[in-house]
Amino acid sequence: MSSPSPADAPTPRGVPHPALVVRTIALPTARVADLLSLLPEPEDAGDVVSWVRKGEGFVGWGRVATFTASGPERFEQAQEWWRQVTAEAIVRDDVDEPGTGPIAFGSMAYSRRSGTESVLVVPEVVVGRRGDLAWVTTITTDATVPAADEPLDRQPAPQGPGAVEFADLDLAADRWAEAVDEAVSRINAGDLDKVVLARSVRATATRRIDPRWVLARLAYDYDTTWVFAVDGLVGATPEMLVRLERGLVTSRVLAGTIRRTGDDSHDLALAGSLARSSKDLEEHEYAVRSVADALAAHTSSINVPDSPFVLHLNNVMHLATDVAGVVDDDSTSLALAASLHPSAAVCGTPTLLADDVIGELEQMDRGRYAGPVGWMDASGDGEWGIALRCGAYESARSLRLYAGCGIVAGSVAADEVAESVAKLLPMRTALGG
Ligand SMILES: C=C(O[C@@H]1C=C(C(=O)O)C=C[C@H]1O)C(=O)O
Repeated sequence: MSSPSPADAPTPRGVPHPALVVRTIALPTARVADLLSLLPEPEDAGDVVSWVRKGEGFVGWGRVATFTASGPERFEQAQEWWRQVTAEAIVRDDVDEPGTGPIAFGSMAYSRRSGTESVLVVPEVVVGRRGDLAWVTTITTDATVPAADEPLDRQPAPQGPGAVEFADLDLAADRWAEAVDEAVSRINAGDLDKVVLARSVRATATRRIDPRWVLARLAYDYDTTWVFAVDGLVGATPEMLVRLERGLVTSRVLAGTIRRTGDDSHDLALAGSLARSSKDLEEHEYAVRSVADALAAHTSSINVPDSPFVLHLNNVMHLATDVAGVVDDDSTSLALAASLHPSAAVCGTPTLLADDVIGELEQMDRGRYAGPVGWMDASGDGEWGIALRCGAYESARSLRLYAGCGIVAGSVAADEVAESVAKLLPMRTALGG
């Protein structure tokens, strides 16, 4: 997708006037030893931003600009807004690395039909860390504000949410199992090859749910995931839809799952059986194909490994494939995310048919679950994960959690219910005790 020329592009609403004033200064890495601990207590959970993995990435707070859109054009509109915001911004960037200078964090609705808006947020303060570099970016609309000198102190530990209750939403587990059976019959009848069905659960706490509490626990328990928060969507995704950095594009595709037992030697044997399971390999192959085909249109060379590896998380293990390529057009990371979404990891094969079956059988609006979530800088470089293992704030004390499973010809409903329970575990544990 190339951006429309400025002459014919409509002005997207919400371009800030006066223009953004952006300053990035380097910091000693010792000052950002633990990114998440720097987040101040938010008045509104939606004002916390996080994209953190293994101590690197970003945290942000405050809001200097927000863009929202819905419908089939949401990606293009978000991209055009960001193009205009960054074109007008006044920038001083002493670090000049991917993610420094102007940066937006985004969370896109899964469906063009969703009633939930897709969002791009530009925080007032972003602290970043990458290897032995650390920095702070401050963003204002007032050129007279002095250069970044935000206090970057470790904040007092967040309070827990108290007792938390969980309740099925939309389809209860037994009705969802019937939907899985129905999907398997349609696959066996030859209507489609794969469809990903999701369900949702509401978590209600006795006290307000501080997103920093959830993020810290997710980061501790799931250190190979990207721990994210954007506009009230909070989670820990193991799946990187697309990363674009200086022309190199990479994607981590996951599909094919087995639950962990907690017994290491048994789990190792399970990992071996996952790697040989024809049902899971088939499910995985559909997802890899959908990503590789979509990336092929934007790349001059693309590397797709012949067989997947097994990614170990605390709750589950997944078949995983890392795809890489060299981009040969001017696509931004968000444009690439748009062309990859929805991959067969969260939708199915063939895409349009699977999407219709999802609409019919799931009986819910996925909102921003299973949509791209991540960040983009002024050059278009960025990272967009798939919003999995997450919850969306419904109020200060309640979150709607989601989990989905890929259904193929060999799927068994009871196993899929158990898999969905395992996929809900990261958020349930992060909220609990
Ligand atoms: C849809 C989810 O996960 C996706 C489905 C998977 C599967 O069915 O094996 C594995 C990883 C993800 O691509 C989810 O976690 O909600």
